[in-house]
Parts: sequence; structure tokens; C-alpha cells
Amino acid sequence: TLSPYGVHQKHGQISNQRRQFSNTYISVEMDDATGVAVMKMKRPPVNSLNLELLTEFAISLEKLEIDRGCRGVILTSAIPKIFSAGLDITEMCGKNADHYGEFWRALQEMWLKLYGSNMVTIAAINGSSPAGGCLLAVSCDYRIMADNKKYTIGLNETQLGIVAPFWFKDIMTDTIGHRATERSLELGMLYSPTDALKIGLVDEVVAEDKVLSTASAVMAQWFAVPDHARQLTKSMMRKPNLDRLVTHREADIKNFVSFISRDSIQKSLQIYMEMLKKKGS
Ligand SMILES: CCCCCCCCCCC/C=C/C(=O)SCCNC(=O)CCNC(=O)[C@H](O)C(C)(C)COP(=O)(O)OP(=O)(O)OC[C@H]1O[C@@H](n2cnc3c(N)ncnc32)[C@H](O)[C@@H]1OP(=O)(O)O
Repeated sequence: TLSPYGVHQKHGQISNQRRQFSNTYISVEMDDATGVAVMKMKRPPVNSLNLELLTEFAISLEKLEIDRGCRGVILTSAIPKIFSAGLDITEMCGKNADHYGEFWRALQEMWLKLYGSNMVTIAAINGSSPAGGCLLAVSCDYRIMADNKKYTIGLNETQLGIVAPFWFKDIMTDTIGHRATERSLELGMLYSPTDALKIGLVDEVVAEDKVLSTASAVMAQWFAVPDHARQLTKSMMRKPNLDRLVTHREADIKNFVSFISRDSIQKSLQIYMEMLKKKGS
């Protein structure tokens, strides 16, 4: 079927209790018996967040949000060793202002839906999660990371010569505190799972093969609280950050477009991409 956004969706029934829907870059398996949906990003090689993935992400969340049977979402990756490499740098390089604006609006839309969700959201971080990948995780209610010291998580934007916008910074501050955020963002720090746990960036570190089962167990604990009370509390806690972006949405897009269009920023991003490619070859 074609959704209102022009994204093709495949629907399938895999049992009486499980429903599946899949787009190009997102697959969702909904378990009607538990009320839990597992949403997987699947954009090889590194789940970088391009316009299409962000659009599919927002649509999938919207569908789950209106599904009365769905009370919680586990967000994870179908790609081994990578949760998400963050924003697709090629979406921010060598394109025109209209494209940058459209891309940023899609990112804002996805974030407003994820951070503002009424459902319980748990990030099952089964791999590296820099920058925009960290934003996804920090926007959830709870974070479980795989115990592998090769994986890192954090807002490393300054390392690329760019700056995390205010709404990334706000939720990082709410998660790890002002001082730790200041240091972390200025230096563009990436943390191992153990260090991320120490500063409260993730809530639990578990063996790689236990990430999903732990997420299900945590979900059951959160489900023990009456939905209406939990939802009102979540909304009370998150409303100021949501309102701030909604109020300044157009200005935020304008800022992004003018910042990213600068020659010096384009040059920094190109150098970073070349460095990534060299490292891979
Ligand atoms: C005044 C204030 C105004 C503020 C206005 C706003 C300013 C802008 C704000 C923008 C916010 C940006 C947020 C972001 O998310 S930027 C992206 C940051 N991401 C990263 O730094 C991660 C980079 N990637 C890696 O570190 C590694 O790839 C990773 C650890 C994720 C995986 O390593 P692995 O060794 O497994 O894989 P490779 O490095 O070999 O990568 C495989 C291929 O994928 C390409 N790649 C990787 N990451 C990205 C990416 N983010 N976007 C696009 N492409 C990516 C990589 O080049 C390899 O490609 P090839 O196979 O072709 O070589």
C-alpha cells in the first residue's frame, strides 16, 4: 500500500498474535498478546538516517501510536554491531537549501513523535550509536546497551566541525546533567557502554545476546504502572522541551540551513566523509 506520505508499506500477518509491517528501512513486529512492538532500523551498512528512513520512522511510530493494542515500542537495529551512525552526512553535503530544509524538518518530525510518544519507548542499543543515533536512544524512556567495548555512544558533532542543536543538548542535559553535557558536547565525546552507564547516558549494560530479552523484561515492569498516570507524568516532564522546538521550529530549520550551507562547514563534512571512507578501505 502507499501511505499518505508516498512511502510503500508491506503488511503481513505472521500469527494470530503477531503482526508485521515493513518499509524499505524500518520493520515493525507487533505482538498483540503483550502490546509490545519491536521496531528495527535496517539501512545497511550503518543505519545512517537519511530523509526516507526518517520519514518511514515517523510514519511507523504514528501508526503504532494510534494502534490501541500497542503500549510500548522497543527500538533496535537489524544491522549487526550498529545501532545507528546518526544523520546521513551525504544528506548534509553538496545539496541545495531546499533539500537541507526538507531533511531537517523530517528529523524534527521524527523526534517530536519519538520523544513525545505516549507509549513506553525502550532503546535496545545493539551497536554503535554516535550523534543522531544517540539522539534516538536518549529520546526513549529507557536505554539498554550491549556490553561490547568496541561500541560507542555520545553526541560527537563537534568532532565533525558541526554543532548539536539546542534540542539535542536539552535532552542530553536532562539525561546526564549540565556539567557532564557541557564537557561531553564541547569535546564531542563518545563513551564505551561502561562509561556511558557511569554517567547515566544508558540505564543498563547487558551481554549482547540479552539486549532484547532485557528490553522485554523492563517493558513488563513499566507496563505494571497504569498507562494514564505514566503518560500524564511523561507529558508533564517532556512538554517544555517539545514546546520549545515546536515554537522555534521554523527558526531552527533556518539556522540549520544557513549553518550547513557555509563553505567552511561543507568542507569540514567532506573531510570527515573522506576520513571515514579511507578508514573503511
Ligand atoms: C549555531 C548553532 C546552529 C546549529 C545548527 C545545526 C548544525 C548541524 C547539526 C547536525 C547534527 C548532526 C548529527 C549527526 O548525526 S552527524 C553524523 C555523525 N556520525 C558519525 O560521526 C558516525 C560516523 N561513522 C562511524 O563512526 C562509523 O561508520 C561507525 C562506528 C558508525 C561504524 O563503523 P564501521 O567500521 O562498521 O563502518 P565504516 O566506518 O566503514 O562505514 C561504512 C560505510 O558507511 C559510511 N558512513 C558511516 N557513517 C556515515 C554517516 N553518518 N553518514 C553517511 N555515511 C556514513 C562510511 O563512509 C562507509 O562508507 P563506504 O562503505 O562507502 O566507505
